[in-house]
Amino acid sequence: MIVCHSILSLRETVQAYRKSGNKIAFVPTMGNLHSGHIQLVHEAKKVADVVISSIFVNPMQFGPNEDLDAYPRTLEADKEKLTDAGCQVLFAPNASEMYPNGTGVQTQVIVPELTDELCGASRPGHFTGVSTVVTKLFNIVQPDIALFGQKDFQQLAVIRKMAADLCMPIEIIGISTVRAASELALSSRNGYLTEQELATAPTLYRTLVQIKDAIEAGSKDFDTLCHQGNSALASAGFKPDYLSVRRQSDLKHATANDDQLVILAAANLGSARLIDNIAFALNQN
Ligand SMILES: Nc1ncnc2c1ncn2[C@@H]1O[C@H](COP(=O)(O)OP(=O)(O)OP(=O)(O)O)[C@@H](O)[C@H]1O
Ligand SMILES: CC(C)(CO)[C@@H](O)C(=O)[O-]
Ligand code: BAL
Repeated sequence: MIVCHSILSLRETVQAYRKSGNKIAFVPTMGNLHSGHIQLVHEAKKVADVVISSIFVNPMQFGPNEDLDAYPRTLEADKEKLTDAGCQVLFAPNASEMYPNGTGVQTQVIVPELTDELCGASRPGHFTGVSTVVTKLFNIVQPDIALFGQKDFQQLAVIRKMAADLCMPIEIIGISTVRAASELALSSRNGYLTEQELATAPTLYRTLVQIKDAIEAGSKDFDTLCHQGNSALASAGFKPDYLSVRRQSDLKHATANDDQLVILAAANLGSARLIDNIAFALNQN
């Protein structure tokens, strides 16, 4: 695997692949790779000739009291995993390569509407940091295809809207969430959990499944279901942030007439902020 730390060397590497007519797929990450990330690389290999991944812990998407400094950085182990998965190129810039003048004066990409609620409400500026860095990464790599996980459902929606609104010639593909045997969604931040918290963490997904089951059984009182879900999470030891039934298309609050639904949740457990979701179609017959 070719490892590039500078934008210039990445551009030269991509140009050589392009000259040979290769289709390029891109998998952006923040590193500390697990099987969820590797699944994105496997899926990328199915749809392109060359897979480029990036590892960059983007300071612009972290709030002042968030875990930027604590975020796990495991570059050597990550390189091995990417090589084993058949990734051909890794772009691993440092912050001054990506933001030579600092993040304060960086031109921003702001995606309206989708970013005000859910994670956007509790992490102000987060999605502007994400859409700005993803735009920069897209301009640097210039892939044909980019793959993102559905675990970060709102992020995927933001990136789809950004790519469409800004006419980016890149196909965005969403990949199903990879889970542990306990059904806990794999996430780098699971590494912050103690053994006891790890045993509690699957309750987040189980709560989503219970709400989905109730909706499929005919309940339309989404507010009460979410209220009960939050109480169950709090009893299990979580500090719930949000739990909400939304429309898949625009993440607006779902009504009784909607049938393409997604239930999204975020909750703190110990020092980890966990997110998860479950998307499903209601049979309205
Ligand atoms: N369990 C998973 N299954 C599928 N894709 C995933 C999973 N976890 C993360 N991804 C995807 O991998 C890409 C990189 O995500 P990131 O590096 O932030 O990993 P993460 O484990 O989600 O970290 P964090 O704990 O910070 O949320 C994103 O597109 C994300 O949606
Ligand atoms: C898309 C991303 C790599 C942008 O920093 C990050 O938000 C992530 O890992 O999901
Ligand atoms: N996987 C989303 C990146 C973040 O939480 O900052």
